[in-house]
Amino acid sequence: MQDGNGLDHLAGERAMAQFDLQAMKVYLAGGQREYEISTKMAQLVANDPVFSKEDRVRLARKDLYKNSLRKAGHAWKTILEKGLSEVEGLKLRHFVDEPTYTDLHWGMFIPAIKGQGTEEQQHKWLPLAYKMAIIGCYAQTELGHGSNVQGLETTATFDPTTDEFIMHSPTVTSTKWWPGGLGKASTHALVYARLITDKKDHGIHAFIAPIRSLEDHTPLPNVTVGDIGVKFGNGGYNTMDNGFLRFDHVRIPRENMLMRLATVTKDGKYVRSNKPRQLGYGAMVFVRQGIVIDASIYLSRAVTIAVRYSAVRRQFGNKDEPGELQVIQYRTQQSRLFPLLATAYAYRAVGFWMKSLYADVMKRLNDNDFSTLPEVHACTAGLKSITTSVTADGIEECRKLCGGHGFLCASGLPELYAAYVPACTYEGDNTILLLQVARFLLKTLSQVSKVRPVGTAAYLGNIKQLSTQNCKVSQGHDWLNTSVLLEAFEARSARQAAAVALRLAKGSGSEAEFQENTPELVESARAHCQLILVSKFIEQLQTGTPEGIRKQLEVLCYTYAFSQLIDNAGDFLATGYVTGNQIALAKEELKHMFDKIRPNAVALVDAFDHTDDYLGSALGRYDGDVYTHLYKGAFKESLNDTVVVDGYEEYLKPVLTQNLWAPHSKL
Ligand SMILES: CCCCCCCC/C=C\CCCCCCCCCCCCC/C=C/C(=O)SCCNC(=O)CCNC(=O)[C@H](O)C(C)(C)COP(=O)(O)OP(=O)(O)OC[C@H]1O[C@@H](n2cnc3c(N)ncnc32)[C@H](O)[C@@H]1OP(=O)(O)O
Ligand SMILES: Cc1cc2nc3c(=O)[nH]c(=O)nc-3n(C[C@H](O)[C@H](O)[C@H](O)COP(=O)(O)OP(=O)(O)OC[C@H]3O[C@@H](n4cnc5c(N)ncnc54)[C@H](O)[C@@H]3O)c2cc1C
Repeated sequence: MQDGNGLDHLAGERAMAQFDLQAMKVYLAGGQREYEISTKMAQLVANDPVFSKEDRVRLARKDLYKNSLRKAGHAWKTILEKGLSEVEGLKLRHFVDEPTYTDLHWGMFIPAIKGQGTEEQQHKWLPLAYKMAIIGCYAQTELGHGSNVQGLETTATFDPTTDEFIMHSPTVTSTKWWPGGLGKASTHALVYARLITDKKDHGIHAFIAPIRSLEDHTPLPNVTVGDIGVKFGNGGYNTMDNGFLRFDHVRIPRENMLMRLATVTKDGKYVRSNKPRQLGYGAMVFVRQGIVIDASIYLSRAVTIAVRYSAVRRQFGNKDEPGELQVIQYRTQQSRLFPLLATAYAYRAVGFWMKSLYADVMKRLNDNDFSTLPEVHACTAGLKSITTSVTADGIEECRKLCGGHGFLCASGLPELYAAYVPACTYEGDNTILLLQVARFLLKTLSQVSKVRPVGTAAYLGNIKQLSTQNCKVSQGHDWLNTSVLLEAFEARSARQAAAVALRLAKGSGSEAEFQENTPELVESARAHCQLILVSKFIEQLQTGTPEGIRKQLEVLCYTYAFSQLIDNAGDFLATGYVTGNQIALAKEELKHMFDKIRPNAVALVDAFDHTDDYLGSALGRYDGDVYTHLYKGAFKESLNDTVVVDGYEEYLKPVLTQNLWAPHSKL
């Protein structure tokens, strides 16, 4: 079958690129070694039929889940047989590309034991977990409480007569609800419960509770456990067994309480360590930092599909050019698509920085230096919130950018969205997390005269200057200066934070007043996070990006910053730092950036190096042969298994032949 569009268009697109594609691929992978591992693992997964993603959206839940178990088991076997390193294993998981119980085992159960277990406890549990002789999940959220961790109701009551904790779910709302891997796969749960000794409630602590037999996988006595049900979308997050769990006075040994932060002695004495209790939230900080780079990956997948398709798709034309125009030529398409492309690059840069931030705080914590913990918490919480919200919306925007075909599962976009959108809720609801950032900003501002803010909050030390000086841009190209841009984001954020802080300071300090101001607090937290994103993208650019890609990265960086400035023009204007005319000048500069991106757009998404197997999209294929594959794909639809549809005899034929409604019809 002939395809009149695809192949030629993408070849022509690629020929226009003005940068070193290979260098960009290596940059985006995080280095040469990472690039090589990534390429090797992508091929390994694509060439192994067990990992096929074909038909995922058509499978019934039971089959989907069983297939996911098969893939996870096969992945683990492959890792062991090939002796893959941890980095290779992680990449393999990445390309298998479906949420499954191993994510929670490796991503939360193990990190929580590392962070909260004593050395002795780590020696006991980690070897079992590393060889997957036990499978663990992270059972924090309950039916009644998720965000409010202090409100959890599950109890762990110490019984000194037997040296055990009695795990109990006293109410319906205390049922553990949501933990991934809990529903069907886990043998153990890391349970967050209220510790009670001698009738005294010491608040939330972590316990390792065996929940299924290691012999036959049946639930242990007095444990009720299962899957919570089908979730949003076909495929998507339904490969995961999010579960429920109830305990009816289940006894576990005293040693199963993770005791690095607090201890219960044999005689029932509760002893707190001098470490901050927030270390109990460490597993969440770990996952939140990783979510930023994941956001870049998910967004880059959607953008790859939308950019390639926009270069293939033609609609209308104009009298100046022969034939129809590629839809990527339309300014409106560019103004919706290119900022998302730039955002995917921005999140990659910031994700790299987050890794180093996390490594730094872990080193400090090991040396009992807790000084940067509040800032790291604010960064991870805030950036998790912003990047997941923007990415989820961005995937949906890319679907719309692909017109009608974007709505087909064959585009890969509906499933991508369904798999991604819960990221706005898990690991902390995005609004709750922004409120955490706002509290951090308020605290920083309240101490600014005594304690000089550091790290991402350092600019608040210049609050006086940022509150009084206004933007000096008078011509479009004045904006092409990273210091000018940075100052604009700093001034806007500082002014928004100061305004709400001042309003609160003038009040009585009541919780009601705080609540009244939460919309402004959330806006100021968002402004602070947008500043971090812009500043870290700029910082990455300035620290040794290879010559062959620097110019393109600069263009993407300006595109990102200008689009943020324009999307939030209301806030910038309201602070009084910029004028309407300055915003208009930035708009013009943004259009110039679009012109610079346009010839490079396809190569810029090629640089993400997503294989066709990983993208799983007829629209985003590397060869651009969209229409042939959409057409061929229709023949895989189960409704087309027979030429005459099942149900014809019972339901269609009577309608067609008996003329059931005719006697009553007035037509
Ligand atoms: C395919 C097969 C492959 C097989 C291959 C196998 C091998 C391969 C190898 C590996 C593969 C796997 C790799 C894994 C990848 C990893 C991916 C992981 C996937 C994740 C999937 C996600 C699943 C989802 C999980 C969850 O959702 S878990 C539950 C999350 N819950 C929340 O986030 C709850 C949100 N609520 C809170 O965080 C808190 O309750 C609160 C809102 C912060 C309020 O807490 P509270 O105690 O009431 O505090 P406050 O009084 O407000 O604040 C006190 C104080 O503490 C500070 N604070 C708060 N939080 C923190 C923190 N986290 N850190 C530090 N500090 C914190 C806060 O600022 C206050 O400070 P001040 O007192 O100074 O003001
Ligand atoms: C796919 C998925 C996987 C998950 N995996 C796990 C897991 O493995 N382990 C685990 O323990 N949990 C898991 N969770 C649970 C998840 O962490 C919680 O759902 C999340 O923390 C949000 O809590 P919530 O459901 O209680 O939302 P709620 O807090 O009830 O939020 C409902 C609404 O109320 C608003 N709201 C709540 N409190 C406030 C406030 N103080 N101020 C302003 N607005 C407020 C929120 O912004 C939101 O709009 C998972 C959830 C999902 C969807």
